Amino acid sequence: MAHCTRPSVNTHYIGRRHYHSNGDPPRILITGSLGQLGTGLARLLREKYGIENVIMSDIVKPTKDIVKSGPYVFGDILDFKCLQEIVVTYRIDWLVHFSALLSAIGEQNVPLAIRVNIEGLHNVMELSKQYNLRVFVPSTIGAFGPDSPRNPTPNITIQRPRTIYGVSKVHGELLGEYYHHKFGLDFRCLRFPGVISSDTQPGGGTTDYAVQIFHDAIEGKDFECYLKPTTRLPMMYIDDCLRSLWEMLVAPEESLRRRTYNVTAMSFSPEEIVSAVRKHFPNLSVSYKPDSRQYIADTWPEVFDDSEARQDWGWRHQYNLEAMCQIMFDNLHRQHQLEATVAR
Ligand SMILES: NC(=O)C1=CN([C@@H]2O[C@H](COP(=O)(O)OP(=O)(O)OC[C@H]3O[C@@H](n4cnc5c(N)ncnc54)[C@H](O)[C@@H]3O)[C@@H](O)[C@H]2O)C=CC1
Ligand SMILES: CC(=O)[C@H](N)C(=O)O
Repeated sequence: MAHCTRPSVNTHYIGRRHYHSNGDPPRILITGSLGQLGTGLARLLREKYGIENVIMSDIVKPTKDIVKSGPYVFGDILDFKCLQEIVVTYRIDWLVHFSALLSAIGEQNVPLAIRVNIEGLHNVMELSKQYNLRVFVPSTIGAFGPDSPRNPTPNITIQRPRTIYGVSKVHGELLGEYYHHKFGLDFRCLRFPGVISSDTQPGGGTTDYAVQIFHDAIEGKDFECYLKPTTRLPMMYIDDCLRSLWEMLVAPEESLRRRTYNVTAMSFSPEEIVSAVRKHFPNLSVSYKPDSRQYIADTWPEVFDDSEARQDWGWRHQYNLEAMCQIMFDNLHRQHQLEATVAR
């Protein structure tokens, strides 16, 4: 695997300070865990803290493999009592709150996005305060808007997003910081760029095209892109995203000058990822048909400035565009071979 920078320095000082004083690891609940980020995070945290200490939850019926992999419970973010019961029954210490409607799908059902992204977050904040949980809530490049500087977009700047997704995420950042200052809640938040992964399909965002291109290339399909060829957005490979999340979760209090940090790995446009993919699949056929997602992308950052995360808690990405293409095709080839073997 090609690395474009040295690995994070953070692991040197993480230690076991975040374990209980009797040596027990933290017990962690993940909401919305059957989406694009949740299964990978559960895998990573279970490797670190043990299978039984990481509880996956969602409102979706799980596959057999998920059930076999460790604890999974029904958890509706809109039902406070249901969440309370999980936290008490499983003696939860940390909560990673993934449940959300993403940018494109949120615009299609604004009332539901308000319920899930805003009311759901209120439940999570109150619950975390009541049970003294450390809580991680992801934000996004979508928390910025057309009035923000787009290249680069610093950690602190104007935030006037034009999607309900972005509005709900700014609300989450501010509410979390308010609970931190007012009640001492251990709130931690990273603003992620578009995340690219091979094991789960993305959930209805503006950056999904950058995942779709890999599937179309490997399946020999034509790739139709809903953004213009030159639309540049910040992006990150999932391993970097999940590692940044874990590093933020365990960062010592004294290293955090802020509760909300930008993190990123690269920025590219559709025409640039097409060139990178064509190094593996030279015959990939591509057409461009911009739709409503173009309006969203036009208001988002082009290049994300994550220098504060790099400075304060040692954030370093490992995957650039080339390294990400390589690992995506390696993973997808492996999955296709496995599926072919099972089908035989
Ligand atoms: N995937 C990405 O590129 C990025 C994701 N993020 C954030 O990371 C988090 C996770 O993202 P993804 O996994 O990509 O999202 P996703 O859309 O793939 O998954 C969201 C999950 O939330 C669940 N959900 C919906 N309504 C629910 C309810 N009432 N109760 C409980 N769960 C419910 C869904 O069933 C789904 O499994 C989100 O908060 C998202 O905003 C931030 C930036 C980039
Ligand atoms: C960048 C995000 O938050 C997400 N992938 C989306 O496009 O909505």
